Amino acid sequence: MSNEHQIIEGDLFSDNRGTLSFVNAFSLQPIVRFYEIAHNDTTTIRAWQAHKKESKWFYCSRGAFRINLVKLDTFDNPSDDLEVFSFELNENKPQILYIPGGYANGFKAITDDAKLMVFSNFDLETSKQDDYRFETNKWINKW
Ligand SMILES: Cc1cn([C@H]2C[C@H](O)[C@@H](COP(=O)(O)OP(=O)(O)O[C@H]3O[C@@H](C)C(=O)[C@@H](O)[C@H]3O)O2)c(=O)[nH]c1=O
Repeated sequence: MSNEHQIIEGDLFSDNRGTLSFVNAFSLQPIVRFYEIAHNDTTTIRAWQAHKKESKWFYCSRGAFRINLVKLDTFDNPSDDLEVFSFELNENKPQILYIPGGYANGFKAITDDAKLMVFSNFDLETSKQDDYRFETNKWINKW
């Protein structure tokens, strides 16, 4: 798997029955766990969580989320002036955001009732041993 983040493009198909969202190029082969995150409002910010080894794949199944990524130079006191990569994931534009190990990620809902599906290649226990946190206002002081 690549050590660079990547957007995997999907698409929508609509007809008189309704709409089908898909991301054909997303392989579930490495996935061992998934969970879904919903925020109580559009002000809640989950940031920053980072993993050295664990990869994550984010998919917005309802509404929209703002996702910010930083590729860390080190996990021990990372530099403050690292580049922030920013993405909007939106149910109306199916995409998967691939985040390999070595990145910090943070996000917030930008619509009410938004839902973010998270796929992981680590089980929960292994993930807990690879879980690093940084202050919310590091790298971004206005979300
Ligand atoms: C993520 C997750 C949590 N849980 C449970 C464990 C715990 O009792 C409760 C809250 O989990 P956490 O304390 O890990 O939740 P949280 O502190 O929000 O941490 C999570 O934030 C998201 C953004 C991540 O990226 C995850 O890797 C994890 O760091 O939910 C599961 O059972 N399975 C899961 O896959």
